[in-house]
Amino acid sequence: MANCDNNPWKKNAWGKKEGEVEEPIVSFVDVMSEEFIEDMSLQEKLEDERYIKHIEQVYGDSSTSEEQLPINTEGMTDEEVALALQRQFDREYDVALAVATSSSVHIAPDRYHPKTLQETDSEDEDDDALRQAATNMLYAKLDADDAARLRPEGPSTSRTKHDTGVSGRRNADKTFNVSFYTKRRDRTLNTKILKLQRYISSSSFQDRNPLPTGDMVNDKLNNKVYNRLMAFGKSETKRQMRHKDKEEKATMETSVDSDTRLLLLKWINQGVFDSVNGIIATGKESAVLHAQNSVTSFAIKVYKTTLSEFKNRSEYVKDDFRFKNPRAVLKIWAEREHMNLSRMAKKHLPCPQPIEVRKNILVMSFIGDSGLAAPRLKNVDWDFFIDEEVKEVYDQVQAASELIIVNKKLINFQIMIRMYKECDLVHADLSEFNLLLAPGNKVHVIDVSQAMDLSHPRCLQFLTRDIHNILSFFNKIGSPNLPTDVTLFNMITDLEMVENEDLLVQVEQFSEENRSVDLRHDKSRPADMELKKYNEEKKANRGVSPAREYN
Ligand SMILES: Nc1ncnc2c1ncn2[C@@H]1O[C@H](COP(=O)(O)OP(=O)(O)OP(=O)(O)O)[C@@H](O)[C@H]1O
Repeated sequence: MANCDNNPWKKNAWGKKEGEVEEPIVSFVDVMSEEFIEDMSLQEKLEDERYIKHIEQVYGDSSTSEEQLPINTEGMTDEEVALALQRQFDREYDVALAVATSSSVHIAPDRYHPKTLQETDSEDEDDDALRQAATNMLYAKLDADDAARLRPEGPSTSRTKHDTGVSGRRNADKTFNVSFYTKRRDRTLNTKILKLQRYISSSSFQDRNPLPTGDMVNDKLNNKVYNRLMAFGKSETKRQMRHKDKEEKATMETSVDSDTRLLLLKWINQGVFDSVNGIIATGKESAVLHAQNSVTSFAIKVYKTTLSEFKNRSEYVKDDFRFKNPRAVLKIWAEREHMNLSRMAKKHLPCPQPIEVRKNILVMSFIGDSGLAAPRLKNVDWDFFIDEEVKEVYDQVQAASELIIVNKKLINFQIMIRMYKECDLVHADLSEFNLLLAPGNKVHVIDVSQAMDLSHPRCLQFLTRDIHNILSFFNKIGSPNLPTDVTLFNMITDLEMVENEDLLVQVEQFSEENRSVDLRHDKSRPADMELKKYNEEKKANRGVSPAREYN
């Protein structure tokens, strides 16, 4: 320690300054008096000035900056040095306080605050490298070398993956700079995320999503925004896939889906037909294609696989336990039409011959000539027909006008009557749209998918509607001597409805009073019977190409 004999602040072993005179005892009244306080303040001030003078003598001018202050510790105890520094601090604090109170700006001189090593958000040269390294380490499981790159050179700066700056940039990287990210992730990460990235980088996503605007280097995305973006990306991917799936699966107006094409190819390979030539017609529920082999032609009915077209069909199937699941219904319509055609073909009714059915596709014989489909009664130009011809056409639909020989059996072509009496079926959608006029003016009935068994509780109501459709059409085209609806109804059903009374009212009443009456001869459950017949037919045809049977 330096010589400090002249130092007036030197203390003795009892903690008192040498030569210091003990303070006189002061009464409480004196302590509380104003003169005493003023006196004390004066003394403190004098003492301070004395101290400052002493310091200036020993250390020079106190206004010297901290860096330039000659720390001459000679002659001072540690405590004195500390005290000197304390006073220096107090003075500067007073100055700071004076400035702070005179202005609205608060000054916090940073030399009094410990410097933190935490990174601010300011961009520096190392930012890109740091961002890339952080991303690499977090998502590509960096090796030790990469980890070293995480820290820029300089003072020990530590960052974690939770650092907002790092994670923000990482998020932006993942969202915008996909190519880099994908490359890194290829090695390790799960396919789900990869799919998402591929989707994001795909043009389809970019078309719909305003975000992938290129490599937005140095931008940040906070976690909340990033997570929402990713969730959106995922749901968008799913939506896209669903949409694509639907488009792929749905049978469109003018085309067939891939499943149908595959099945058609299979049938060509099996020799059912040689080629599929194109679309004959597109209906509300189906597209009908033309196919042929060297001997004959076929009509291929491809049911649409979208539900919307089938919504109006619920009235036909709501009482049938087989059709509870609407999706299943789509497949069943083709099978149902095949069953009904089988029933009718067995009785030699004039209808397409059923040939093959699979999923939503039905193959049947083609009604027409030289690849030209027979026109629907609706589309025939009846002006070219004389009355007898029109009458003859009508009779085919309803009455016994013509007998022809099929397989050495006498067959008469009364579609409505024989459908009911011999096949136990009511067409339920009979009209000029579902009757084709084949060469030789032979009427054929088509579109029997909704035709119902006589056990259906509302079959008589549907029959009444069919009768009205047919009579009003032939009435319109001038067919002579048409029966009344009641007459035709009684002819078909052998029931005895009263003439000159509303047929539908009578039918409703009859149905109400005879709920338990089964109009069919076979009293077994209709669905069971259909299935039984269908299975018998399949069994009979097993091993034989159905096409051969009908050729
Ligand atoms: N076996 C066939 N031979 C020739 N043409 C046919 C045959 N089957 C159907 N067509 C033609 O295809 C069209 C549509 O057939 P169909 O009526 O069975 O389908 P749909 O979808 O039920 O039509 P819609 O309910 O709109 O009348 C018919 O109007 C007919 O022109």
